[in-house]
Amino acid sequence: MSTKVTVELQRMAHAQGLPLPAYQTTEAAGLDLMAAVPDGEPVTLAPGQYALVPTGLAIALPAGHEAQVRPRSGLAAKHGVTVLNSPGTIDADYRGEIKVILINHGAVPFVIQRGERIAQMVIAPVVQAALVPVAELPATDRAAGGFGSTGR
Ligand SMILES: O=c1ccn([C@H]2C[C@H](O)[C@@H](COP(=O)(O)OP(=O)(O)OP(=O)(O)O)O2)c(=O)[nH]1
Repeated sequence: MSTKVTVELQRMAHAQGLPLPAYQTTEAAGLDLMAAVPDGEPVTLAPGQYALVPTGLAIALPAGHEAQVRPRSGLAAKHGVTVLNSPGTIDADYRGEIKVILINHGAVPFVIQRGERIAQMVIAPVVQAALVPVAELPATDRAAGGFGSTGR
């Protein structure tokens, strides 16, 4: 069973009336995020266009956690619509509105209505690094091999 952390959530005025983000199945990893665009004023993404879409939500994550804003595969597979900066990072000390940078890679305009589920948010633990500058790094078999060095 997945572990649960408590996340305080504030719904801004323009999110009133929208359902709370919810896990769609028992073991779903992501909470669906909904577009808090004005009713009757959908946002249209022309092919190749991107926009910052409001969710009307702000959260307080427990220290040591982040929220990742990820695409919904259905929107990607059916419409070519995805999250431009995926995964977007919501820091634990961020108190502003969560926004989703959506891009339309599809061939036709994509219309975002109020309440449309546009992305999903995954809560994850964070490890911060204590950086230690050194003259040389420990040797490995791989060394600097990368970017296809093992073949296709
Ligand atoms: O898809 C995203 C990505 C970020 N944010 C918010 C939460 C995050 O904590 C803050 C800063 O994000 P990030 O660090 O990615 O942006 P930046 O361009 O480095 O801005 P900053 O200088 O404010 O950190 O913006 C979103 O609402 N949606």
